Amino acid sequence: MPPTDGPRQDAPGARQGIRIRLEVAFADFRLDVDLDLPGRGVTALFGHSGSGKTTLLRCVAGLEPAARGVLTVNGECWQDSARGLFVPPHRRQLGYVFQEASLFPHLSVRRNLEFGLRRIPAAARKVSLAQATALLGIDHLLERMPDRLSGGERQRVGMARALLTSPRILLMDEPLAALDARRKQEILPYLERLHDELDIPVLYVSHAAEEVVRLADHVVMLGEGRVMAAGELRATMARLDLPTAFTEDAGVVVEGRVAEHDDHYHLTRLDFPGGAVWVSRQVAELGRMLRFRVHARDVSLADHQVEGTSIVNLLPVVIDEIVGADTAAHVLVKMDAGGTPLVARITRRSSEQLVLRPGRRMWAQIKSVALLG
Ligand SMILES: Nc1ncnc2c1ncn2[C@@H]1O[C@H](COP(=O)(O)OP(=O)(O)OP(=O)(O)O)[C@@H](O)[C@H]1O
Repeated sequence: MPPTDGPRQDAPGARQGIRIRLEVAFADFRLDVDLDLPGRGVTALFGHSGSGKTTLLRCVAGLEPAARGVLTVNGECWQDSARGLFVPPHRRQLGYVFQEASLFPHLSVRRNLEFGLRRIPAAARKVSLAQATALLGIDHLLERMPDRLSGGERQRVGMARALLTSPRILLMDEPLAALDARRKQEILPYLERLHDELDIPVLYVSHAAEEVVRLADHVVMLGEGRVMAAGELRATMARLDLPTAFTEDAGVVVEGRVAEHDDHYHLTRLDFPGGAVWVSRQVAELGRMLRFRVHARDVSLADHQVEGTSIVNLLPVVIDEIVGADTAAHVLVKMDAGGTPLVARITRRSSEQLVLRPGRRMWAQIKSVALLG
């Protein structure tokens, strides 16, 4: 085969998914990862500052020429050092969204977007200008100049521009980090729409647990350039052997189907494998899936089905595992509620008084759940 700097298509029927087996070394830091990620949905890259999240995205984008290894995105090979293949960044069909969108200041929003679109031959375009602007709610901004946009609007334009390159993968590096809390809340629904309506895999770097649990399907936890854990969001967030379990924010993410509205008491029931919870009335049609978080600090345990309590959500569970928590006074208890993992943070004294041990049947009392989105 003649040498080429273009992507190699793997054989028809080649495995879908994102294979990243890459390493790169700097003077004081080494990234060495071996990941097999799903070829669709949002994968969050999570980890403390300096753990290598941005370096990993840069490797995927081809911006670290010293990186060695293999990178395949849904059947297209962008790097295989053993075969001498390295597709340069401009030939990798990807979108990159940074903390702050760098738009051309002398071009209107429309012209900025058209600039992205022009890079792609018409036949290869998967996302139209109309589709991208509608998805990100920026139709009314098309004739504006960039200096007349708010931070949140600029980010939405930056995301639309990335989509218009019809990327095989979208790389997002803390796209909300430069925005205040209110603007973040404004943008999150658009990110959810991208996730729901486009079939483009996303690698999403974030420090913020709240964003990760709301948007991601899959999580990779990085520590000092290595993969500490990778897996489906709900299972990974419920693991007690990862540092995230030992924060104030410890808890699980559950996906529940809207099963019933009780208009008298203004409540909605969400069913999930192994149980159900009542939450305040949601404006969502029956059957819709809603994601919610149950913080470990909001779960308590009883050895019988308590009556005469104001707590509405009581679930039968089986204890899986008990480990130390963030303080010497507390333990984390992982439970199985008929297929759905739950975690409680209770005092060590309560754990001993209740004689908790793996396999024991208990009742979990959930004080509150936090709907995501
Ligand atoms: N070109 C480079 N040369 C030398 N060291 C580098 C280079 N790029 C990154 N590093 C180092 O690699 C480490 C990982 O950096 P990286 O930006 O990937 O971390 P991060 O997890 O994205 O951090 P943050 O959350 O703070 O953005 C850091 O110690 C950084 O100083």
